[in-house]
Amino acid sequence: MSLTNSLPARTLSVTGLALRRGERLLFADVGFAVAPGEILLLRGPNGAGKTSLMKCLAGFLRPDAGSVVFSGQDGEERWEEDVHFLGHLSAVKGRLKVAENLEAWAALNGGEGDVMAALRRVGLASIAGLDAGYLSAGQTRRLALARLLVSPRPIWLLDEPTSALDKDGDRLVGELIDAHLAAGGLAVAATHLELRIADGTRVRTLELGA
Ligand SMILES: Nc1ncnc2c1ncn2[C@@H]1O[C@H](COP(=O)(O)OP(=O)(O)OP(=O)(O)O)[C@@H](O)[C@H]1O
Repeated sequence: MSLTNSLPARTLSVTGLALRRGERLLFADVGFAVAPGEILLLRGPNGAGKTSLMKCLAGFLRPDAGSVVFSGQDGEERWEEDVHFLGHLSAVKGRLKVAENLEAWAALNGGEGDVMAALRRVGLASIAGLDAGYLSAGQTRRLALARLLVSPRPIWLLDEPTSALDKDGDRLVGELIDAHLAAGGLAVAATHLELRIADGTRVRTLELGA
């Protein structure tokens, strides 16, 4: 089941990207393009700069050189409203119930999706009324994934999306990405593991060095 509707077409173009952190030049002259329906897999050893590059794409870090352009918006549309960034930290509010977390997220992000349907999709419906602070690491990750469903956006930036997940969770991430790409979205995923996405998916790979 896909909860996403047809998404507006966006293209991500990155040229000449360079980032220094402290004394170290993490990467330079990074360039790629990702079209609707495509996923870019970002690979590289620990410390290579994958998270830093994802943060540049999300606009949280300013690169030392180069540009990140999301094209395809109409006029006044703000690109931030097109992007979901799923980072290492799941930003779950422990004192809110599981469903309340998602409702709050949807309200903040203009989501029109069905909170309970999203919780069912990620396997958390039976604990919708539990304080989110009691969730396990994998359940917390599933709650973070549910956000992708309650406010559909064409660009997904996923940093280690399968971290802490069990085998079913791995499969879930693959299925969510498949549905997102099939709806015309694009994705960039930093991952050490093979994502369980459908055969025939248009995949690009970028390897960052240590
Ligand atoms: N604010 C900072 N100041 C200095 N160095 C930093 C800063 N933030 C990150 N770094 C360094 O930048 C490098 C790249 O970190 P980053 O988190 O992007 O790597 P990564 O490829 O995502 O690694 P991992 O696979 O372990 O998640 C690391 O060596 C890290 O110590």
